[in-house]
Amino acid sequence: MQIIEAENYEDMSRIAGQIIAREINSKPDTALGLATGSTPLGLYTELVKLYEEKRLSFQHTITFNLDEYVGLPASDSNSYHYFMKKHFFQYIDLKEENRHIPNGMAENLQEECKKYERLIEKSGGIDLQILGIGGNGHIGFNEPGTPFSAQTHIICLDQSTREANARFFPTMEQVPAKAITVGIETIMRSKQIILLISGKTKYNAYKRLLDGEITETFPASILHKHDNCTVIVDKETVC
Ligand SMILES: O=P(O)(O)OC[C@H]1O[C@](O)(CO)[C@@H](O)[C@@H]1O
Repeated sequence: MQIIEAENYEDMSRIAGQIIAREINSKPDTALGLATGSTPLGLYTELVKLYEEKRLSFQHTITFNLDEYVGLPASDSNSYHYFMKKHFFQYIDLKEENRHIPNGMAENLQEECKKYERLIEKSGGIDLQILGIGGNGHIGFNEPGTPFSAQTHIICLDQSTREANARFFPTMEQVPAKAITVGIETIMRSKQIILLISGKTKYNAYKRLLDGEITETFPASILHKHDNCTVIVDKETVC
């Protein structure tokens, strides 16, 4: 696991943007794994900037988002479908048919998980996966206790995750209890992984990651076993 200490949030986002641009410029049909949450927002701004400066095109790129809440339609402003369009997709030339996000409204959620997993496989797997980290060590929405062998599945969100994400919802009760998430095994099959860590609230998670113990009670710890994983952490987290 390689660790890059960025000066600040902007620097973290810029470094990640450069790695992604390099990857897409050398392999235009890159399968990119995308994350939501506050952490990657700066990265999306950076990628849009590179696109507008004509230094990057997503014309042949295919994307797979990590997760989506169960029960929220794409039109809901708290869905990850809505998030991706608002913060990234509307500004770039990524074809609509190449954008993939699990459907949290699917009638048969188990079938939706299998279908999503098959889609990733059919594309040849994720080339470059972007990850954020939850305060409890979750990656995607793989909460502590999720088997490392899990593929795309339905997860009951931890109370701490629901509380952390409550800032986006009018009331705590409206924070969904379940989500579809790409599994840890699927994430680990990605050829390259970039984990972004930003802010004081992630200090404990970062410290535990550095401890190095690999345990299902701290999902991000599995990343120590990946042979091409870069952690980009900002100074605010470290200090
Ligand atoms: O970046 P945030 O908002 O702290 O969220 C942490 C993680 O939790 C999630 O929102 C759950 O998927 C991730 O997208 C994110 O990486």
